[in-house]
Amino acid sequence: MHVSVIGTGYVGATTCATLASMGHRVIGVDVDQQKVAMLNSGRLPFYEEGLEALMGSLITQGSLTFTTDLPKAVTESEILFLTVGTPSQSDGSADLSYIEEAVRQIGRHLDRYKVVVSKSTVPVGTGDRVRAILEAELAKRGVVIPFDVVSNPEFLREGKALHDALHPDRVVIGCESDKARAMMTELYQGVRTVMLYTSVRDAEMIKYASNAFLALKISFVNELARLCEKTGSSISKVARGMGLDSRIGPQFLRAGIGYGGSCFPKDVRALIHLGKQQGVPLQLLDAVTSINQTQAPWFLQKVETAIGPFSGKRIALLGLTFKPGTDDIREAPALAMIEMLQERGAEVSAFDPQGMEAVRQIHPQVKMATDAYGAIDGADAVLLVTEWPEFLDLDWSKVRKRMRGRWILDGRNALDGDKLRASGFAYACVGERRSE
Ligand SMILES: NC(=O)C1=CN([C@@H]2O[C@H](COP(=O)(O)OP(=O)(O)OC[C@H]3O[C@@H](n4cnc5c(N)ncnc54)[C@H](O)[C@@H]3O)[C@@H](O)[C@H]2O)C=CC1
Ligand SMILES: O=C(O)[C@H]1O[C@H](OP(=O)(O)OP(=O)(O)OC[C@H]2O[C@@H](n3ccc(=O)[nH]c3=O)[C@H](O)[C@@H]2O)[C@H](O)[C@@H](O)[C@@H]1O
Repeated sequence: MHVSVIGTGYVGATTCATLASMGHRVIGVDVDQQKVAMLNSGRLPFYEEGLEALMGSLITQGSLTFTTDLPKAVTESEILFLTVGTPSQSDGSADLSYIEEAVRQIGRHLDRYKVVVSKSTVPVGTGDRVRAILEAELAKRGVVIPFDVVSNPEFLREGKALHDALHPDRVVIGCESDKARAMMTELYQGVRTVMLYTSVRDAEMIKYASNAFLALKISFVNELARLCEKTGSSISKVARGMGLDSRIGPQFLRAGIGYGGSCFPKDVRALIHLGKQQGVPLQLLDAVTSINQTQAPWFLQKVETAIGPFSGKRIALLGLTFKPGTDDIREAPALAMIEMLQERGAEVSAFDPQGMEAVRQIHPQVKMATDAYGAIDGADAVLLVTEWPEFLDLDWSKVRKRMRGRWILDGRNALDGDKLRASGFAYACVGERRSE
């Protein structure tokens, strides 16, 4: 089938590559000329394992191209995906201006029946708004052209984008016309998974509900971790015991310094805003947010209790991105931690395999090292902020020699505490009373 994907960020670029690899002819459209030039030369503007190689081969085969020419892309496609950003506004609501602008553009150039699909995460009711904008644009042109609006939310995780897009747990298609349903079914026929057909409003809500529930699981274990430290229990063992119950499941129960990224924080805020708008306050999600916002400060308090006042201390951060496998630092807990450490007089050094360039723009005072050992040099304490695999396997005797102090504080419960203690370190993680 002939498909255009409007917006070539994380989701758009991944959607382009996965649809083209299923045999469709795909045009990726973006307003950013530099991004389009880069993509056309086979290079990704962000880091995502495996994606650049796949994209390169699809471009060479001719099944994938990128352009800024939206009118041409509209004319040449049967299905138009919207994958533009929907960032938070100051009141927490989703900013739909990128969606609206892209839809207006589509309306100006629609020439025959097409399906307009939102893959961006958008509040319930946006499908109706998309329909209204298209109708208004067609009315301005004085033409009647049929179209359908579909909601097909994306559930991929950064760092595992390609795998998740090629092997999704489910494909949700919110649509209210047989023709659009048949086209979406044909589009996804290469994917072996559950196809869930719903109304547009159900699909829009499924996306927010899924992200909010995952965020809730994380805040639940993080709050419980704080209690475990008082009761002498270990949150990792408690989470393991809980997760063995198939009704609970083991995933997203890893305690740490809180969730970050471009989606959980913003989507929870947008759902809370929608609740307020509808007169249904979502109290549970208010608590999820407040636990998350206080988790990194709570962890730093623990660090200060261990090593004494931060003033004049050298703190090394291992990891800056909101999770391993990505260069994305949007709402990464590291950013708030750097701010708090610097405010309290600490000198911060850091190393991250992918995130240093972006953090340097925001926090130029952080001393960025060329490797983990460089960041650790002379440190009073080392904080594991992002559990990149290379940090789990450091030469700890080398680390011990290069540090000034002996504290390792594991913000991701990812290191082997017993091994570190045996190597002469003082070690503390999240949700365990025992330290040193
Ligand atoms: N990043 C992720 O892991 C996931 C994101 N989502 C959702 O997908 C949507 C997109 O997210 P990202 O890919 O992270 O965003 P992004 O910010 O990485 O990319 C958005 C792209 O859209 C382009 N754009 C903006 N207006 C445009 C227009 N009128 N025409 C053409 N291009 C335009 C921008 O230049 C940018 O390249 C959001 O709603 C997000 O919540 C959903 C699942 C996963
Ligand atoms: O809508 C989105 O954008 C995406 O948001 C998340 O994906 P992502 O943000 O890429 O990453 P996750 O792996 O979900 O991690 C999010 C944050 O939660 C944290 N986390 C995750 C799991 C856990 O047990 N504990 C925990 O603290 C991670 O460190 C990270 O900061 C969802 O997992 C995807 O399904 C969804 O499509």
